[in-house]
Formats: sequence, structure tokens, C-alpha cells
Amino acid sequence: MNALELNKVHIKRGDIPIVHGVDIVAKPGEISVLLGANGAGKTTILEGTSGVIPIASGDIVLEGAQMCKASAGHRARSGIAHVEQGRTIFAEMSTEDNLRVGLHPESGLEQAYDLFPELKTRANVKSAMLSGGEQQMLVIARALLGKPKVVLIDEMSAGLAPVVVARLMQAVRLLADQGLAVLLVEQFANLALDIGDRAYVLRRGEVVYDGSCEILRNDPAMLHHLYLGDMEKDSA
Ligand SMILES: Nc1ncnc2c1ncn2[C@@H]1O[C@H](COP(=O)(O)OP(=O)(O)OP(=O)(O)O)[C@@H](O)[C@H]1O
Repeated sequence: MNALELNKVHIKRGDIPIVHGVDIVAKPGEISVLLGANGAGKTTILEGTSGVIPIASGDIVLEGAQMCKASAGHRARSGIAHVEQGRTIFAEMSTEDNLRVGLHPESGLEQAYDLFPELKTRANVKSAMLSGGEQQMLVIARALLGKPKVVLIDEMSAGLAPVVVARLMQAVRLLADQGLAVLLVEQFANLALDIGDRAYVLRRGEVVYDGSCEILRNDPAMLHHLYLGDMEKDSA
């Protein structure tokens, strides 16, 4: 069964239609990668899915249960974790206290420290003092401790050094290998395609590619064309 399904989802920002009837799935054990140029609507889709913003129409289904009328809190408790852009930490609190905020009653902190041993060595440090990469590890680990069924990750690599991004990508792959469904929005398409299973390319709010990551990884010209589409014609 799919962990998460978006069926014919339309989303507006104010009165402006941004996302036009997208179908997206995320399966347990897999990474679905959502790619597209700036402004294509990737963040809007994640926010509509987690309930940060409402959707105009369509269905959001989590393990067979309709979510589109549920509050953001209900969706989170039901198993949709959203790692938003911008690394939202409680800066004055220690790493460990930040992790405890997300802790499911049946979880311990070990899962976070197993995934990112780096955080254990920084457990008692005020999280404002962590590096950008460590802060990103912290927000991903915190999302994990709520025992989600699907995790939505938005541009985790923003502003980080390539070696740190590679470390994060490896950890996300591990999460999927442990059975989680992941929907990953990423600016570095090639890195995401390296770890992903299924890819979606979004252009101006529409899915213009839905298929394997491998095909796109092996065809950079196709990827380029999917990103730019008729903008190439527009500028010709
Ligand atoms: N809060 C908002 N109010 C109004 N319009 C918005 C808002 N946030 C985003 N938009 C518009 O919605 C469209 C899609 O934005 P979105 O952030 O979803 O794209 P994206 O694909 O995630 O882009 P990026 O890679 O730059 O983050 C853009 O035209 C953007 O200007």
C-alpha cells in the first residue's frame, strides 16, 4: 500500500492557482523525489500535504485515511512529518531538549543518535551553537522521533557544504531502507536522484515527469528539458 497519496491536488496561494491537479505517491521503503525550477510549487505541495496551508481540491490519503480536512496537528499525529525549510530549532534549548520536543511516548532518543551519532556528542550544547549541518540533522532526527509514516523534507541541503549534504543524503536513504516513506524536495537534482527511487518533476504547478530516478539520472538532457520546458522556446 502507498503510505501517502496525493490525488488530483490543486492548491492556491491567496486567489492564485499554484498547483494544478498533481498525483504523487510515497511508498514505505522508498524515496520519492520532487524536483523543479524555483517557483514551480514544490514547497506549496509539501505545505498543502502537512496542512500548513489548505488545498483547494483533491485528496490527501495517508495509509487509506483521508487527511485533506484534518488539521496540521492531526496530520502530524497521524504520521505526516514535515521537515520545513529553514531548520526550525529552539535555539536556546540544548540539542537533547530539542529532540525531546518531538518524542513519541513509545520512542527513545536512541533512534536519533543511531542515525546521527554527531548529535550525541553535542547533546548538551545549546542548539544555536550547532553548525548548519548539525541543525539540519537535529530537525530530521526530531521529525523521526514522532514515529511518522511519511516524512516530507524540504531543501535540507540549502547553504550546506557538499560533504555535509552527502552525509544527510546517506541518512535519508537509511531512513527509507528502514521502511519509512520519504518525499524529498531538493535543489541538487543529481544528489537526490542518486538516492531516490521515484522522481517527479514539477513545472509551473504540473507534474511533467513521473517515473524512475534512474532514467532521469542517466539522461541529463531530458532532465534539463523537463526543468525548462517551454521556457527554452520562450527565450529562443
Ligand atoms: N506565502 C505565499 N504567498 C503568495 N504566493 C506564494 C507564497 N509562497 C509561495 N508563493 C508563490 O507560489 C509559487 C510556488 O512557490 P513554491 O515556494 O511552492 O515553489 P518552489 O518550487 O518550492 O520554489 P523554490 O525552489 O524557490 O523554493 C511561486 O510563484 C511563489 O511566488
